[in-house]
Amino acid sequence: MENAGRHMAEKISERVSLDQHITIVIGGGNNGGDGFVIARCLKEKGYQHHACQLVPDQKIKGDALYHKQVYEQFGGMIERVETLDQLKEKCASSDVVVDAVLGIGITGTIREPLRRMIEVINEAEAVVFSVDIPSGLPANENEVVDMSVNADYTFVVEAPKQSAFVEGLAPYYGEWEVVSIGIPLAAFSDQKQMRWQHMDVQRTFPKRTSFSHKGSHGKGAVVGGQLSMPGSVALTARAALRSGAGLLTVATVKDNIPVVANQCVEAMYHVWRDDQGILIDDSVSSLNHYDAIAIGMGMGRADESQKLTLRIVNEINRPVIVDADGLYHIKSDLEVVRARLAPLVITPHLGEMAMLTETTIAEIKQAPFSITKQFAQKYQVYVVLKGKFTIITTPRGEQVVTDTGNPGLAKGGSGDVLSGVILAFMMQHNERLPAIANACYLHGLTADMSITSGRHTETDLLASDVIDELSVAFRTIV
Ligand SMILES: NC(=O)C1=CN([C@@H]2O[C@H](COP(=O)(O)OP(=O)(O)OC[C@H]3O[C@@H](n4cnc5c(N)ncnc54)[C@H](O)[C@@H]3O)[C@@H](O)[C@H]2O)[C@@H](O)CC1
Ligand SMILES: Nc1ncnc2c1ncn2[C@@H]1O[C@H](COP(=O)(O)OP(=O)(O)O)[C@@H](O)[C@H]1O
Ligand SMILES: [K+]
Repeated sequence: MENAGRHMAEKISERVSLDQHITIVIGGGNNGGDGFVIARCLKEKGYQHHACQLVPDQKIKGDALYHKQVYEQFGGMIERVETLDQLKEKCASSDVVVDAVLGIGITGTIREPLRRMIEVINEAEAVVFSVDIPSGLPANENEVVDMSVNADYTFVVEAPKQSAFVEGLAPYYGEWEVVSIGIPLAAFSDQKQMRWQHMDVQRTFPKRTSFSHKGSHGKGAVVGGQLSMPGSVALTARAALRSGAGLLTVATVKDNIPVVANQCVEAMYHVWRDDQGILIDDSVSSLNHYDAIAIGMGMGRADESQKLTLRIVNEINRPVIVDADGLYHIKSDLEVVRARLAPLVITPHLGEMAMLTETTIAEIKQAPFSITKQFAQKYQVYVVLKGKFTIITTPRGEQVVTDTGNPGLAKGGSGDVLSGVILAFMMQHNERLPAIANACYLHGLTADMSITSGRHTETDLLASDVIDELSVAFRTIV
């Protein structure tokens, strides 16, 4: 508690000047305990502040009571705030409110008077910093917001909670950052999530050796692109090449090859047999010569292509990435997926995940972690649930989140590019989770850097721009 509070006070002092007035609102549990430590540390730094206790004295116990007493011994004055008017007055005279009312220990609906006190905090004009979690917000997915502080900033203790990555709950955090107090992540319950960060990419990204040759970096294949959709395989192939694939073959229908080759001169081509522009079940075993295969992009949903997809999943003992229309095909026989022994990565967006799990998009948005975990474990696949927050789940149920990317990516083609990066990394990394997480992180980072650099806006950024800009993101890690 001392570490948590001290670090948070440090963070607050980086953002608040000494002439600004701070009110710390304190509740009855350990979250309130953090509040007493923060009050003491801010006093030590010379801030004008009020420490307002919103609950009766008998509610303050244990570590929180200890830190209350330390604050008082240090000359701190605690004001007992009982009425809404008292709280309104405090908030109105403050530039900053530090919200240490409720943390992750809440149960049931928020009781009075805290319920209305939270409303008062939300109505205040002061900037609100929440301690660990906005008071009242559930820590976990699959819960609804009863009453919550709407924070401007949140200092999350040690690791983010699931709610920081759930569409309906995340906005309450405002901007957030993790305050480390030196507890290993493993000590936390699964309410907390591992966010894949830049340092994780740097730690796991493979280095090329000077004696490496094209064979060392993987021989990949992209299978897809019916006659009416040549673009998607071109995007996947170009993204894979830009992401370091040693050799890359595009397997698509004959009439698409000049179009794709025009955009992707470094690739090789496999003329896939077609029936009126639709890929049909043929020469599947030739795919066993590749180190990894991506399938489904621009493939269309014809029965013949479905047969082909299921055969690849069934017969090819190399890592396979299934995206886009391929996901519709595997849904027709998920037992083939379950029976497969070699690694399979699926990359659904919310709609595709809803289709695969026979749920709705709304249900997935509410419980993205548990729904993907269930699916990944049941069918023994890697699931990349794409979106603003991308959740990557292994067949064993481990989960990491990447939160790079912006609405500039919310366009057709972005997913094809991501599949290409995943394909290339699967062939170059020794371990699969870092390969996939690095791909998702860098794909999003590329889009972010394209915007922040001013080269593109969220409006004009194209999937092909992301391919061209991958090098900017890669340069930050090599
Ligand atoms: N290892 C950790 O996870 C650490 C946690 N710390 C802090 O401890 C917090 C968790 O502390 P606690 O478990 O004591 O829980 P909280 O401080 O979140 O809440 C417990 C208090 O809230 C009241 N309460 C619960 N449900 C309520 C409801 N529905 N309506 C009104 N009041 C309600 C309880 O009566 C109790 O007084 C974290 O959020 C964090 O701020 C830090 O001190 C550092 C270490
Ligand atoms: N608002 C957003 N913020 C961050 N990333 C986003 C956003 N919208 C889309 N993306 C990313 O863009 C990609 C879109 O994939 P997908 O929906 O499959 O596109 P496509 O239709 O091109 O295949 C995913 O990697 C997703 O995470
Ligand atoms: K709080």
